[in-house]
This record gives sequence, structure tokens and C-alpha cells, in this order.
Amino acid sequence: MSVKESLKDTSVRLSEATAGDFFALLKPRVMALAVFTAFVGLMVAPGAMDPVIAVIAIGAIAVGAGAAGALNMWYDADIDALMSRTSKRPVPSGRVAPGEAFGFGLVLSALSVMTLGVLVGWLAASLLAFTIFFYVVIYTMWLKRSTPQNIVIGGVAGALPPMIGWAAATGAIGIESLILFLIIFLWTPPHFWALALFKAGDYAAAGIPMMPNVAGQASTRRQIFAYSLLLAPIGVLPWAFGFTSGFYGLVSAALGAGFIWHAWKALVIPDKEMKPAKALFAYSIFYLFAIFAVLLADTIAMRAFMSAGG
Ligand code: HEM
Ligand SMILES: CC(C)=CCC/C(C)=C/CC/C(C)=C/COP(=O)(O)OP(=O)(O)O
Repeated sequence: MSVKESLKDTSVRLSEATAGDFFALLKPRVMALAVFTAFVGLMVAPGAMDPVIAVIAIGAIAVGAGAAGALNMWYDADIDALMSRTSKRPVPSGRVAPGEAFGFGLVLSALSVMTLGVLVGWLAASLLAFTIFFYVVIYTMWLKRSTPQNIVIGGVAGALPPMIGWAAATGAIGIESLILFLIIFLWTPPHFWALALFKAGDYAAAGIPMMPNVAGQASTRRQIFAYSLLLAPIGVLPWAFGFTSGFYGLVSAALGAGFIWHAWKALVIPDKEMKPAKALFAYSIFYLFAIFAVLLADTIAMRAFMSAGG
């Protein structure tokens, strides 16, 4: 049933889009992991936070992330129609009108920022607004179509969520939240370039200057490997700074070694099947989830141990 029918108001100028179509605009699967990193940033921040305020904060950040996704899909509808991976999305497939996607994204952006500001804090709200702006305007509208460094710089937007969560809990920007930012910032290029390696044909069809299309496969694989060498030790920094126990240090080091191993395989065995690149892409998502999950678990365990007088 379309939203229009459910509104039982035929005067509403809506297309036949369903609630599911609007939900798809939010990029739920991608943004779920981004919001998880914001949740961890909020939970590992020092000090107790009212659980109700914490739920409101995470809810607002999730709506803001979805809003950014909707605005990205509104603006990218022209190139999404040209790529097999994205052509079935609500706007290029005609299920949602561009104006609806734009209005939906804009309203959710305003609602999420205002809610976070009024009910939680204006530093977090400002960071959320900046993240949405950076992803939609700086990355989607400008960098994505103009430079192979698009996703490196655009990675700022993807790396900000843990800082938003931390700011929601503390009203400040802490050194640990900067480390969490750095982990995601260095994680983004190998994460995305692994996908771009086996989606290079799509990006060529859409005329998007992704690294494999500009610098070639071999250079991209070398750059992926270089970033993995940077990322692995940075992932261990929360332990090196004394923010976690040795358990996090061990697991994050093992996860980082796994990242280097997958990046190495994508470098040395560039088979036509792109199997190593696909494995690296999948591992990159597992890596980010796992390192933030272990950080959360380690922090909770450390706090329990301390409060037990350990
Ligand atoms: C500028 C930064 C980023 C770029 C260019 C990028 C690019 C992409 C692309 C193109 C996909 C495939 C999506 C699809 O086909 O629907 C993807 C998948 C994914 N990305 Fe990223 N990504 C970025 C940052 C992030 C961040 C920060 C996170 C989470 C913290 C993330 C998590 C994911 C997840 C979970 C998937 C799998 C979604 C699925 O299976 O549908 N990405 N990424
Ligand atoms: C709180 C908040 C605002 C969070 C946002 C976090 C964020 C910016 C995540 C990046 C998500 C992503 C898939 C970017 C790629 O866009 P793309 O256009 O290159 O991907 P596409 O081709 O699949 O559309």
C-alpha cells in the first residue's frame, strides 16, 4: 500500500511510494554500522548518562544518518540509474519522486539536529549537522564527481559518528573520540576501494572518478595495502593510550593483522574473479563492527571490575 493510500487523502501530491521505499532511502544497512559506532562512542565516554537521554541521542543520530542517505540518493539519482548496483534504488527506479526524497531528507535532517540540540546538547547537534552537510554537500555533490580522493576526504563524514556519540554523552570532544575518528577515517579507503575494484565498470559507466578508474587497479591495490598498514596499529591505539585492557589490545591487533592479510592478498593475487577484493570488502565491514564491539565490551568489563573494587 502506498503512503498516499494510507493517508486516505487523495489531495496529497505523493507518488505511489510505499513506506518501504522511503525506508530504503535511509540506506539502513550501511547507516546501521555508522550508528553503531556512534552508540559505542556514547557508551565508552566517561561519566554516567541518563538512559532516556542516551536513547534519544542515538535515535536522533540514526535519523540524521538516514536523512543524509536520503539526500545522497536524491542528488545521485542520475548516476545511480547508470550503475547496476544502484539502479533499482527508489528514486532512479521511479518509485519515489526526487522532490519527495529531497523533502524527506531535509525534514529528517532538521528534526534530528533540532531534537539532538534541544534534548541532548548543541555540540553533538552541531557535529551531526556538520556530518550531514559534509556527506551531502562536500562528498556527494562535489568530491564524488570530481576527484579520486573523493572517498578519502569524504571519509571525514563517515568517521564523525563516534565523536557525535561521545559529544552527546560528555558535551566535549575527547582524545579517545578523536582516535575512534582516526580508525574509521583510515578504514574508509580500503573499505570502499575494495568495492570499487570490482565495481569499476559501474563507475566507468557513470563517469565517476573512483581510484581504480583513474589510477588503475594495481595502484589502487597498492594504496589499499598502504592504508591497511596504517590502520592496523591505529586500531590498537585505545589500548596504547590506556583506555582499554590488554584484551582489547590483543583482539584489535589480531583484527588489524587480518586486515593487512586481506589487503596483501588483494595486492598479490589480483585474480579476474576479484575474489580477494570481495573478501577484503566483506572483512572491512566485519573489522569495523568487531573492533567497536570489542571496545564496548572491554570498557563495560573494565568498569564492572573497577566498581567491584578490582
Ligand atoms: C565516504 C565513505 C564511504 C564510502 C564511499 C562507502 C561506500 C560504500 C558502498 C558504495 C557500499 C555498497 C552499498 C550498496 O551497494 O548498497 C558500502 C557498503 C557498506 N558500507 Fe560503506 N562507505 C563509506 C563509509 C562507510 C562507513 C563510515 C560505514 C560504517 C561505519 C560503512 C558501512 C558499510 C556497510 C555496513 C556496508 C554494507 C551494506 C550492505 O551490505 O548493503 N561505510 N559502502
Ligand atoms: C550520523 C551520520 C550523518 C552518519 C553518516 C555516516 C556516513 C557518511 C556514512 C557513509 C555511508 C556511505 C555508503 C557512503 C557512500 O556513499 P556513496 O554515494 O559513495 O555510495 P552509493 O554509491 O552506494 O550511493
